[in-house]
Amino acid sequence: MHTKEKCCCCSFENVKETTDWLLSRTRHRPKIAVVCGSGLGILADGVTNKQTFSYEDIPNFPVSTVPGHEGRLVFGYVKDKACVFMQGRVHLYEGYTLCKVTYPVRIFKLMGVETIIVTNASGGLCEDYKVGDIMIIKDHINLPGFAGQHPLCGPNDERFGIRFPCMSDAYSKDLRKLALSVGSDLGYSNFIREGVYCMVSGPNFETIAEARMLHILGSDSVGMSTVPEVTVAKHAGLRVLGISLITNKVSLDYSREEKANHEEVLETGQMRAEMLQKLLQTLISRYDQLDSNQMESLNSH
Ligand SMILES: O=P(O)(O)O[C@@H]1C[C@H](O)[C@@H](CO)O1
Ligand SMILES: Nc1nc2[nH]cnc2c(=O)[nH]1
Repeated sequence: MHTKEKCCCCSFENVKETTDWLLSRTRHRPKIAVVCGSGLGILADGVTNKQTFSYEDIPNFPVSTVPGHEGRLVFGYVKDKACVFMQGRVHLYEGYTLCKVTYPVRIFKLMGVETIIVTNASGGLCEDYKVGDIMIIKDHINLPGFAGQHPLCGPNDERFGIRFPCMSDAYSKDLRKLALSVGSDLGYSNFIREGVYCMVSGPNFETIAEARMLHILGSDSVGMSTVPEVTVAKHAGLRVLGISLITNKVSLDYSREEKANHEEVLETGQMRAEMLQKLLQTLISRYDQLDSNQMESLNSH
């Protein structure tokens, strides 16, 4: 928890230093950033004109310690759109502060990124969700935030954003519509959902009583990331899309035999990665629709 002092290594000056370091080493000027969840690093594989930096080599950058998170920043193009992909993220349960977890988001903001697409692996709490479903996140529950584990606790630096940001529209309605429309055009309608993601700190998977409670609270899926990044992105004025891959079903019933494990999470990621990649690539290539009147025709669908 932060008290008076902001965490030592996430000041505006630190973020600026890291941003300048990157900008002086790459000609890429991305407008879209993508955070790849557990086992979803493949999402960055299709980019052209690629330039890659290992997290270890970037000043102040947090380093991933979890299997399925490669720890590389990949700059490149998806069609004609300049993008940057985080192949792997860091989590609260790895021992990082939430300022550090969200540090890359602020770098993206200072680089000129306007939109962030945050992906994750999560456990399905809804009875009718299946392993392999893709859930477009319409809202979230910040459970660690209720207990004061919040990336915006501490002194507010107005250069990043305002003291009391609104979160009721954290996930862009237009981007959600576009994602659902692209999913439908690709023939994915049977396994695309829209739902509420709940963050817990992890690292353990849920007890049955916890899973029941989260479901009663209105969560459709549960995971250990995304919410801090989305919160800091919204604070910084970025447009946000959240995509969650349902990698396992969460047991809500004492008679069920499912036992959540990270191997299954990574396997489901591998199984669906190509389809998710196609969804992202098509969505990014149709991104210009967001700012043109073509949204009207999506709205009427
Ligand atoms: O980084 P994400 O949220 O995709 O990773 C999820 C949560 C844990 O890190 C891990 C559990 O298998 O997958
Ligand atoms: N907390 C949590 N995180 C996950 N990440 C992937 N699956 C799960 C899950 O079932 N629970």
